[in-house]
Amino acid sequence: MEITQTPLPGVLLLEPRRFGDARGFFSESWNRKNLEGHGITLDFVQDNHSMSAQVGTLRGLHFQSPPHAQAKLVRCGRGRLTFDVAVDIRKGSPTYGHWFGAELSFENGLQLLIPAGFLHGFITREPDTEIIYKCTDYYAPDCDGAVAWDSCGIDWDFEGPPLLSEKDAVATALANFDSPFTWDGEMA
Ligand SMILES: Cc1cn([C@H]2C[C@H](O)[C@@H](COP(=O)(O)OP(=O)(O)O[C@H]3O[C@H](C)C(=O)[C@H](O)[C@H]3O)O2)c(=O)[nH]c1=O
Repeated sequence: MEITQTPLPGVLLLEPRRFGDARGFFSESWNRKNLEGHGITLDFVQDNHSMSAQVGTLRGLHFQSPPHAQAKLVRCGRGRLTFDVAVDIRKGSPTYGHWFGAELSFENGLQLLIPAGFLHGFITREPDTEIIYKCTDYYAPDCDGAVAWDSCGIDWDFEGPPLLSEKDAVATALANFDSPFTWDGEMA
């Protein structure tokens, strides 16, 4: 497992090893020991899987507020996400409002680790793109929140309007958003 730091402390890019042979490949998509060796312990309790049929489907920018904040480990099962994006929304964080995006695809097998206190969103670049991600807390609709996809200065590099859910089309702009997260002075 290759682990790469990103400009956002706590947001990591992971590359599990793929064992290729004449049949295809095998890969351990998650092994708790890989991150524990780096001092990171994550107790995932829920796996999510979504499929977006249309190119340019944009889901985000979402979070769950405390006490049900979620860290997420995101990968692309089929197709291509560019980008999968994390935005720091921890009040007092030196990187508050900063974003990082990575291309996640079936081809590259990359995974993005997004700590609690960050927004998550993505846009798809191929039809029928599937995203699979692990979460450290259960779905809590009352804690579900969204920030407008076009209010964080993210360069989505996409021509034309994305396909949005009704919820995402009316989400609050970051400038008007009162984050429920506070930076604790530590790495995420
Ligand atoms: C997130 C979630 C949703 N649902 C139900 C609620 C709705 O009836 C339906 C679709 O939910 P939503 O439109 O919020 O799905 P997405 O727009 O893909 O939202 C997700 O996309 C972004 C990128 C995320 O990181 C979050 O996990 C999540 O917010 O699934 C559940 O039953 N359990 C869940 O954990």
